[in-house]
Order: sequence, then C-alpha cells, then structure tokens
Amino acid sequence: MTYRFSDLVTACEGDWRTYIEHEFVRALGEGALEEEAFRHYLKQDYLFLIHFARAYALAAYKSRTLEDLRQAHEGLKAIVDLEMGLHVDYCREWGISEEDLAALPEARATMAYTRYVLDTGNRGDLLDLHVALAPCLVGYGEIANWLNGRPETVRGKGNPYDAWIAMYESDEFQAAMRAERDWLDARLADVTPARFAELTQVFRDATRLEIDFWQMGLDRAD
Ligand SMILES: Cc1ncc(C[n+]2csc(CCO)c2C)c(N)n1
Repeated sequence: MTYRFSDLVTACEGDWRTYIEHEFVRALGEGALEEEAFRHYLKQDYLFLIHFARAYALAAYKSRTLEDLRQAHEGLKAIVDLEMGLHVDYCREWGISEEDLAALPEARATMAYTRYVLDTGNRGDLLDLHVALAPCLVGYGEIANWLNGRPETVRGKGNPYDAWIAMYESDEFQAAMRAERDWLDARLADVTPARFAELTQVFRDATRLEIDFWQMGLDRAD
C-alpha cells in the first residue's frame, strides 16, 4: 500500500469540505461577506503569516538534505521579503494601517492554530510539519478553484473580495500548491499504515483549526 496526499483528504473528507466550503468562503465568493468580518480576518491573518514564517524556519532546522533546506529557505524568504509586504499593502486598502497591525492582540483561534503547527513540527519530523501546513498551503488554492466553479460566485468589480480570489487562483500560487502536493506524495509513498494514521490525525487537527479561523472571522472573535 502506498499513500498520497489525496488519501489524507479522503480520510478527513467531512472536515475538509467544511473548511473549503465554509460560510465565510461562500459569502466572500458572493461578495456578501460583512466587511468587518473580512477586516478582522485580514488583521489576524497578518499575525498568522508571521508565525507561518517561523514554521518555515523550523522546516529549515528540521531538514536533512540540502534540497529540503533550500525549499524551506525559499519559503521563508518569500513570506518575509514579499508576502508580508503585500499583506500590509492589502490591509491598507481595507483601512488597516501598519500601526494597527503592529498593535494587534492575538485572537485565540490564531494562537491555537499557529502554535499547533509549531508544536507539531517540534515534536515530529519534517513530514509532520508539512502535513500540519498542508491545509493552509493546499486548501487556499482549492478554495479559489471551488469558488470559481460555483455559479453563485461573483467575479470582477461586483465583488469587493475579487482580489483575494485572484491571488489564490493565480498561476504562481497554483504552481506552489502543486509543488507542495508533489512533495507530500513523494514522502507519503513509503510510510507505514501506523504512521499514516498519525499523519491523518495531524491533517485533521490542522483542518479543524482552519475551520475555526474562518469562524473567528465571521464571529469577530478575540
Ligand atoms: C489562516 C490562513 N490559512 C491559510 C492561508 C494561506 N497561506 C498563508 S501563507 C501561504 C503560503 C505562502 O508562502 C498560504 C497559502 C492564510 N493566508 N491564512
């Protein structure tokens, strides 16, 4: 028996669909999401991204090969040098200043998710860490594709969240998502059933924490 990334999704199908098709996602696609819910999400996502960069640094530390070390380094550079800047610019367009971001209190859902990922990587190996990151890396690409396949989704000027969808449907992002899936397919191919069961638990936990992150936005929870 060899495993692949899609087996993780199949093992957690209910939670995965709840994450991908969450009410926050549907409303965003329809252009009907409350703006304050989106702002709350964007602000917490700034904190999320900072911890996500730390997870790439942990991936570097956990690497056994130069290839894995380079991959982690590229991820860390992309987020610190590029994506954080883009996120700050995007927040400004939504009326959130850099000072607002610097002073943000961290919501419990942000704390739970990010620290779970870091703890999973600390406790386990590079594969555990990548599986904990997979709902984030693969999920957002799948969300953009799911939204584009829905007749209710509004694209273009009629949807204030159009740029958000555009970012995750982009060729660049979709290629990064495929690269992550390929990496996971290669590493999962030779795990034992007992190891696969452990990794399924990690994947399910991280997927459920993504669900909580959407819900935090909807509820403006702190
Ligand atoms: C809660 C939450 N989950 C996933 C993402 C998506 N995401 C964050 S970093 C990254 C990879 C960039 O190198 C991706 C796809 C998000 N923004 N917020």
